[in-house]
Amino acid sequence: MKIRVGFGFDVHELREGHPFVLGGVTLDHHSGAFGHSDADVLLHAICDAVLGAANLGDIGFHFSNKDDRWKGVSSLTLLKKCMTLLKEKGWQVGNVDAMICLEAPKINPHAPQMKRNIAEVMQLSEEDISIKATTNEKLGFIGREEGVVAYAVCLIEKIESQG
Ligand SMILES: Nc1ccn([C@@H]2O[C@H](COP(=O)(O)O)[C@@H](O)[C@H]2O)c(=O)n1
Ligand SMILES: C[C@@]1(CO)OP(=O)(O)OP(=O)(O)OC[C@H]1O
Repeated sequence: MKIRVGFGFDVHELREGHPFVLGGVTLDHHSGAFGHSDADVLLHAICDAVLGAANLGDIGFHFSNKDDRWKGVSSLTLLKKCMTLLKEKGWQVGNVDAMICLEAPKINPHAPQMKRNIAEVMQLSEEDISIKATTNEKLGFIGREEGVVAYAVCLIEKIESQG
């Protein structure tokens, strides 16, 4: 079976009093990620990993931050569209592994719901979605809680044609 890998990265600014959407979960926190969409940094990294694996460009190429259609959009919708593009090119996802770099709040209690959200949109088993987190040991812009970063890798498999 033909396989490929893709890599994604994203960063968003954290603003006081702003909603914080991560992995399709709204976190109860004093600050949140700011962007043109819902600024879900985890889903953006996964979108770029999916697109990159199939050499389909990047998230900004498909969903420009100058386009009002994507203003405030749920990134679950963007991920679903990335999955459609992937399938149209004859690929399916094997698994996703992601890392969130964030000083606070703790991600681990929310990881199961994030996995459920992502698995549903990607039509995968939750077992195929890994979400991990680390602080930045109070160093740099992440350490000062000015921003949040996510990285993701995605393995894709060529869909074998039948008959
Ligand atoms: N926002 C975060 C950051 C970390 N975690 C979990 O805590 C563990 C220890 O983090 P360190 O940065 O101190 O090494 C980490 O391995 C995660 O399990 C978290 O849930 N949310
Ligand atoms: C998602 C898009 C489009 O709404 O905007 P942002 O929410 O600002 O996020 P970014 O990670 O900068 O990716 C670019 C755009 O695709």
